[in-house]
Amino acid sequence: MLTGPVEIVGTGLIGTSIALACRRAGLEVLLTDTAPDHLRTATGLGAGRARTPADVPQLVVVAVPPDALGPAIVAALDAAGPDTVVTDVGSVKAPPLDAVGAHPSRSRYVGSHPMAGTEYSGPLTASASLFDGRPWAVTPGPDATPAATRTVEALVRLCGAVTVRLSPVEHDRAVARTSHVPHLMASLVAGTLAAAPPEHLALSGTGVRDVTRVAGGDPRLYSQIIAGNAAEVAALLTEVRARLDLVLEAVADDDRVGLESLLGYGQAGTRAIPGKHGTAPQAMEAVRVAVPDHPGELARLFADAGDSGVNIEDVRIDHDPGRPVGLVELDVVAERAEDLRVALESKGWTTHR
Ligand SMILES: NC(=O)c1ccc[n+]([C@@H]2O[C@H](COP(=O)([O-])OP(=O)(O)OC[C@H]3O[C@@H](n4cnc5c(N)ncnc54)[C@H](O)[C@@H]3O)[C@@H](O)[C@H]2O)c1
Ligand SMILES: O=C(O)C(=O)C[C@]1(C(=O)O)C=C[C@@H](O)C=C1
Repeated sequence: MLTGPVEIVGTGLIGTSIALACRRAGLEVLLTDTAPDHLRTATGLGAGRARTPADVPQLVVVAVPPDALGPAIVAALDAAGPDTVVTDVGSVKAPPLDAVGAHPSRSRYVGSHPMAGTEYSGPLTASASLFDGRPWAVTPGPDATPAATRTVEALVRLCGAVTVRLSPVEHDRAVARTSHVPHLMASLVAGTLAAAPPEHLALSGTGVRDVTRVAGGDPRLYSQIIAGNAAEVAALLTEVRARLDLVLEAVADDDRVGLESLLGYGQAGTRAIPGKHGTAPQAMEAVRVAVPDHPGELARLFADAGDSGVNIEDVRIDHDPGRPVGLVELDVVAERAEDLRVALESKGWTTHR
């Protein structure tokens, strides 16, 4: 059971979000950061108070950049009380376990990794609800005690996330596929836009935004993440390169059958991604609604959508160039999309079919 205090080392996006989720649950939170302005900001947001040497946390969560994780975890194990559990939230799990090595308190260290984040950094972008319904890997090493693992899993539940238990090695193989290579692909595509003529960029719709969003993340952070998982990332990139060569050949040869097969393989990949809360994948459909650019209109749309009883899984907002309206896309389970359209139209909204 998690009763606190919980110490957060690194009050950036992830650390402060965990701190806010712990405060929301009424736990005492102690904060540490090498950047005094981050510590001040996190404290000001109500994420907790600065740790003092007399404090003895029940759980320490290390949320510093990947290259700083090893020493910070070891320092937390050295400084903690005899029963304090230490976890970290780093995006790669084998290197921090290696850093703990043969530490005499290694049985109290259990690595973890929330599969939630944004392309922003720092405490000001934190949110207590960042982890709601998201997977959170828990990766005990061979010497971790079951009690330490249970404490970390209690943190995952408290943050509203869903535990996925994996070995550190299997985790790193998995995130090369679900996070690191997708990030690199997004960066390559986004890079073609960096020096593009403005008249090309004027044609940016939701498609290019969907494909490139994560590339907005801090290059210093992602270069550390990718370097920490180099072997797994390189193996998958080699597969992708082989497919890219096939795409080039199919395009050059006007090979429609080959192209269709490559695109179909990609479509199958999108369908393999599980739904929220780790449920089986469900076909989604976007309901497109024109929303006047006036204050209060979005709130009215969400209220009307709520009255329809159809659950909204995701939302995107785009602007209709040259018109004072926004285009809002509400992602819902495909079989309920028509119900939502009819309900919204009955309240005077214009939907795009
Ligand atoms: N950004 C994401 O989407 C995401 C998601 C899941 C996990 N992670 C992992 O979480 C960790 C933190 O990422 P973030 O996005 O919150 O970064 P961030 O830059 O927002 O925050 C990192 C914080 O750590 C502090 N810090 C740096 N070195 C420190 C040290 N030695 N001791 C104490 N504080 C120190 C920094 O001042 C900063 O406040 C990383 O290891 C990252 O791989 C990130
Ligand atoms: O949604 C985002 O913006 C993220 O970048 C989140 C994301 C991911 O790839 O899913 C990024 C890196 C982290 O290690 C975990 C989560």
